[in-house]
Amino acid sequence: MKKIKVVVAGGGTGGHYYPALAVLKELKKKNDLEILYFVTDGRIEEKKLPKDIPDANIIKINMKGLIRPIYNPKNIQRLFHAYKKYIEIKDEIKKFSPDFGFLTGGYICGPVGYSLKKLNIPFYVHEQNSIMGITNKRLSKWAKKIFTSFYFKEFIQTGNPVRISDHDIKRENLKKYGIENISNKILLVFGGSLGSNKVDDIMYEVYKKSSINTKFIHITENDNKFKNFKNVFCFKYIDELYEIISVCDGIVSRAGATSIAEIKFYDQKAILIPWSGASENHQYYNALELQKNGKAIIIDEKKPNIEDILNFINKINIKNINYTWHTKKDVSTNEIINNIDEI
Ligand SMILES: CC(=O)N[C@H]1[C@@H](OP(=O)(O)OP(=O)(O)OC[C@H]2O[C@@H](n3ccc(=O)[nH]c3=O)[C@H](O)[C@@H]2O)O[C@H](CO)[C@@H](O)[C@@H]1O
Repeated sequence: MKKIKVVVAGGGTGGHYYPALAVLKELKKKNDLEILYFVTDGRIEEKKLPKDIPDANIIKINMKGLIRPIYNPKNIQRLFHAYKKYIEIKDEIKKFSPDFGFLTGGYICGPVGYSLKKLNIPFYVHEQNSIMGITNKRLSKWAKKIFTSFYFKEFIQTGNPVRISDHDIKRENLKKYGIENISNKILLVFGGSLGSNKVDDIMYEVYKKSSINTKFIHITENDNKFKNFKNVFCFKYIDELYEIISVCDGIVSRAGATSIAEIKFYDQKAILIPWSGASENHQYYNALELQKNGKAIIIDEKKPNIEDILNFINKINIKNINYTWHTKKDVSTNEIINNIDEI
């Protein structure tokens, strides 16, 4: 096995962290991989990485992103702090001496990417969204290659890496989440990796009118709100969400790029509720392609049409109780790996 040393950053939210995880897990299969991962203190990658890749070297960085709009005076302090972190990060990377860097977005990638550039270490960036984020825009000037999920004229469109199960998944698996009758229609509802009060509010109205025979697995911190609905099964967070995405009948979600990639990969139908606060409205543009293919409808979170949601749910077909998702390789993950020159 080839010895490879990689510096990684990507996180703050699941949408940035999970693509990095998918690539690292695949890389580990065929290489003797040594990882140095810079995680943001208190964010998803700090919590999940020790379990997801127990032998990764982890360095916790305490920093915050810039406040939007960008001209907020507090940002001067934040930039100064980011500069101090950059010095610390650069020292650590120099000691580690990696072959390359792999960055998947989130503000922590700023100082990590800048350090890699200063040390003349090649690095690669993956952009998940249809509109490039501010940190990645900056890094794109220095990166060896930029990989994207959506089409950009100047970059390599690899698609968005998704986490896959190493085994087939049976619909029966849904019983694990409290659903006894898997011949019912079963939908998964979630609001990205951070949850969404707005999605919760909209779905509350849907649940009031939906059939008791339609079951919902709903990821939320507001589980109390739904306690009177016997057909709604609440969970705070489910690590292996793809175990549900792959075998349920449909999805209701925000339009984060990684969620959309999973919806596509697992060939699902979806009701997408883009977060209107996303920079340059990127969630709406992420959602457009799926809508064009007839696989999704887009719901405006500011004027949600509950009837449209109910109609879409009504039209969704129920999978056979013996349905099995046959696991397959993720093309996007492999495209990225094939495009990294140092491997
Ligand atoms: C608020 C915010 O900053 N949103 C951004 C963030 O979203 P966010 O982190 O919500 O990202 P996505 O919707 O793209 O992905 C969510 C990920 O979390 C996973 N998941 C979710 C819930 C759960 O219980 N278990 C679980 O594993 C999903 O399977 C998916 O892999 O990154 C995305 C990708 O750059 C962007 O498009 C979003 O605009």
